[in-house]
Amino acid sequence: MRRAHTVEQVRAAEASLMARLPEGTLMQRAATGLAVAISNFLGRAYGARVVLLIGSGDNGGDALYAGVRLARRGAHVTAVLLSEKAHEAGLEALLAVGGRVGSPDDIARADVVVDGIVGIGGRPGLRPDAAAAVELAESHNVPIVAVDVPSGVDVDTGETPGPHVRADLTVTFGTHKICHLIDPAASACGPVHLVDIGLDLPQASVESLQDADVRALYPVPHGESDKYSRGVLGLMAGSTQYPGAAVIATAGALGGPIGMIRYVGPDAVAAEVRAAHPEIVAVEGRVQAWAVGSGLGDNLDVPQVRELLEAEEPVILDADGLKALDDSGDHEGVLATPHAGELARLLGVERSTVEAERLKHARLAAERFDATVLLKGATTVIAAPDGHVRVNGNATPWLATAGAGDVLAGLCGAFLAAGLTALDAASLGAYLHAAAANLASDDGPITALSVAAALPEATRQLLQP
Ligand SMILES: NC(=O)C1=CN([C@@H]2O[C@H](COP(=O)(O)OP(=O)(O)OC[C@H]3O[C@@H](n4cnc5c(N)ncnc54)[C@H](O)[C@@H]3O)[C@@H](O)[C@H]2O)[C@@H](O)CC1
Ligand SMILES: [K+]
Repeated sequence: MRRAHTVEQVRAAEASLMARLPEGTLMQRAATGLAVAISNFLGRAYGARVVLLIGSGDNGGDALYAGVRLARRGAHVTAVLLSEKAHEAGLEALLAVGGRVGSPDDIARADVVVDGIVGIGGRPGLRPDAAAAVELAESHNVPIVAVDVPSGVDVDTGETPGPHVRADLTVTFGTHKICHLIDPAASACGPVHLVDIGLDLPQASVESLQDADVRALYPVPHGESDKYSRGVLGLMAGSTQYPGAAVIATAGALGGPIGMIRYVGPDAVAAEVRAAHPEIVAVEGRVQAWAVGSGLGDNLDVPQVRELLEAEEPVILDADGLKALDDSGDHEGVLATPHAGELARLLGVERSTVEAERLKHARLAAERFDATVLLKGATTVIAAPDGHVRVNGNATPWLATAGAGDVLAGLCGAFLAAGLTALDAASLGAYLHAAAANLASDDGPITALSVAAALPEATRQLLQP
């Protein structure tokens, strides 16, 4: 599991560790890891022109001490001071090994710019001279390595209300921060490299599944499994307006871990579903979970859906099904999967507000509707009513295609029917959906059905690495 902690949690862990170590130890650990990451990024240190953008705090200190190490290995290191004060000892040490203080003019000729403007002590946004220095690097295509976080982003929320650094690599210390996992800030980090500095951390505020977590959570069938014990999903989807959505959601569910799907809907649509997927049963019977909403259109029967929400079996609500969600009941087993526009409608805010503050609104909705909420997007944010958050950011942008949400709904429904909690079903669903999309796409266009078709192979690759 990749874990991200809040600034407050990091500060507390740092304070307790620092109390037990000689002064400056943590900064030296951070600087050593940073210097190694920068020389790996450049492929060398000797002869490289390194420009450090230095703010007033310890983030600048990390950059200065990394500069010391790079200068000792033959790099030409220049510090550009963006504040009246800089980490004094760090700057002295840099000058002592032949580094120099320069001006923004040095940026254009640099091989790399190191962003030590602000770290976890920074407020969002950049001051004008810092913003100008960053723009200079961007306009000359000089790559930027961010120290801890890309300066200017909101570290605890992933929001980017003002100018900020867009890094080619972010080197962070101790643990991931929330901005590394949540968009729009996550997209400004580039790959994130974690340097262990020995922090002892509490439970994470935001997590992100890795391959090993998927393997541990996946309900793999065993010798005694039969099609019923593996889970039966009821699918209430599609309409004469949108019959395709039912076909696609079914394809998504069939790529999941369950044994059987019962389709409920208009006869004409059921016939299309069966024509595409002869495995599907269109007779009513017991199910372990419901997937409701994909392409329901005018067929949405709100009282009927609310009855399902009241019942014991977990329900995933997608697309039109979301219109049946109300904030009056206990929806512990309910998983809602809106995109930003749908979540905006549910909460009565603008879509752009949800997009700018994704974590906040996913959490808000989980609390208000007492349900697990999966907010779709380039990074998917999944918030449970108890405050747990999981994030998935491994999807190709090619996945933004019609019907992809129907595949996800079917797949998450299958995990619910297999007995996973709403949070696990959503995070596993999002992870495998993205993995299948990456496999099907291979950096080219994909259709929703090709994503569903790639689910078995993506699952196989993950389960048998
Ligand atoms: N505390 C520790 O034990 C460690 C901290 N480390 C580094 O220290 C960083 C935190 O250092 P600090 O607490 O000194 O804080 P920062 O270096 O993040 O920020 C320093 C100061 O910048 C000013 N500032 C805030 N927002 C600004 C903005 N938008 N533009 C310009 N100036 C702004 C404020 O006066 C703030 O106190 C971490 O991100 C990490 O890089 C590492 O050395 C590892 C150990
Ligand atoms: K930084």
